[in-house]
Amino acid sequence: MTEMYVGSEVGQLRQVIVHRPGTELLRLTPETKEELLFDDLLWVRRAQEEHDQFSAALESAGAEVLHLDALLRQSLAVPEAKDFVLDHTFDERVYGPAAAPLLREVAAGLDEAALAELVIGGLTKRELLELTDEPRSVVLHSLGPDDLVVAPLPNHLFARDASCWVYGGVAVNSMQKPARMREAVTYEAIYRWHPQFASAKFSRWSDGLTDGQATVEGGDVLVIGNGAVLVGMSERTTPQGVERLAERLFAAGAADRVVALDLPKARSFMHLDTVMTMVDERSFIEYAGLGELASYTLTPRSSQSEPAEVELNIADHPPGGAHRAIAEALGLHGLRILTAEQDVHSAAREQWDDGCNALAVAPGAVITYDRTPTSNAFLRESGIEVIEVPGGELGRGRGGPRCMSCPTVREPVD
Ligand SMILES: NC(=O)NCCC[C@H](N)C(=O)O
Repeated sequence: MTEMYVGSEVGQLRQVIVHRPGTELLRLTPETKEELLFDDLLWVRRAQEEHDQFSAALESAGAEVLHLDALLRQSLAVPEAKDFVLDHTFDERVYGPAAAPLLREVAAGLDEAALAELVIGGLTKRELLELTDEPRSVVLHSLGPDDLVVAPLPNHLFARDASCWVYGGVAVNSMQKPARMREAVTYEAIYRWHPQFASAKFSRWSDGLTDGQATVEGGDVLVIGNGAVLVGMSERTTPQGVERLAERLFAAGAADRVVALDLPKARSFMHLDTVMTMVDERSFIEYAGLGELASYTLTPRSSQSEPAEVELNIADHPPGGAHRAIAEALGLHGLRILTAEQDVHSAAREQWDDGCNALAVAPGAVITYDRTPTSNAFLRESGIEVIEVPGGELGRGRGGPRCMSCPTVREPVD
């Protein structure tokens, strides 16, 4: 039995969840792409080929690659998991009281593969009518024949965000954008009922499903090691979410320091890992336009009234103090910050194309997209091994190799 444990951001990667793009990406149209958080439509076949190369690079680097759709399919064979997914997919508030139970019944009649495909890929009215007669429902009746009844989940491609493993446990995240909220249902079902996870011992850093309150997304959470976690307070992750995560980690003794960075709230900076990722034990690649950020260090203190509980100690650092706070959390004298020298326009373009979204597979070895040559060359000059994968299509969803991976087993570093 594999023990689920993510001990660092850069230690040898042993096991990782990814999602190869499928039907859900075929649902993107010029009208729906924005709501579904994509900047462009993808040429799906090419995106799949690129993703296959990404998976192959992970395997060559020594990681076992788990595919999210297979995990979901296998989980749905467990009756409780199937009920859970059906209950949380066919919500009366979304489909109305007339259609919700009928849709649930139709979906319940599907086999595991077809149900997993429906949950991730969505369903149009025309596809529904191949499965059943049109139910009497104002909601369904008012849809056009090719309108989507069940929304797809194209951002499962970015496996990093809806759940994240931090030391000996996992958080299934409260997602900020409506288009991504149901992704948490997939992960919850897998972690509770998939045989590989159900038989493993790990802690939970979240309450289960939430509705966009106290949001945290995995792209903002860096397990930097030495019992420390670095979190971005971004467009997606709230200070409330950070405090709740810190409290749980501290209460379990899984971490003893959380450094929170106050990021600009903008799509181009949507998560911390779009502007800053760790590439070896003391080095981070960082976007030149990040600026001087305010930051906080959270540490535990025993509660006066309830000695068994922890309270949060919060120290705030002035803008410019973040690197020192991170170094201190790591027990280092200083960090090596890697920022390629380039004009402001190229720097902004490379950041937009995920040049700072490196995924470490071992200390000093990272996977990046090929579309960010200046950042890649600079990393190499700095002694980092760079494994390039094609990102021409995948990058159109605004996420790079780190965003596309959810490590479940990673070695700690000293
Ligand atoms: N960690 C990440 O930065 N993930 C990228 C998420 C991209 C996705 N289209 C989103 O807007 O949520």
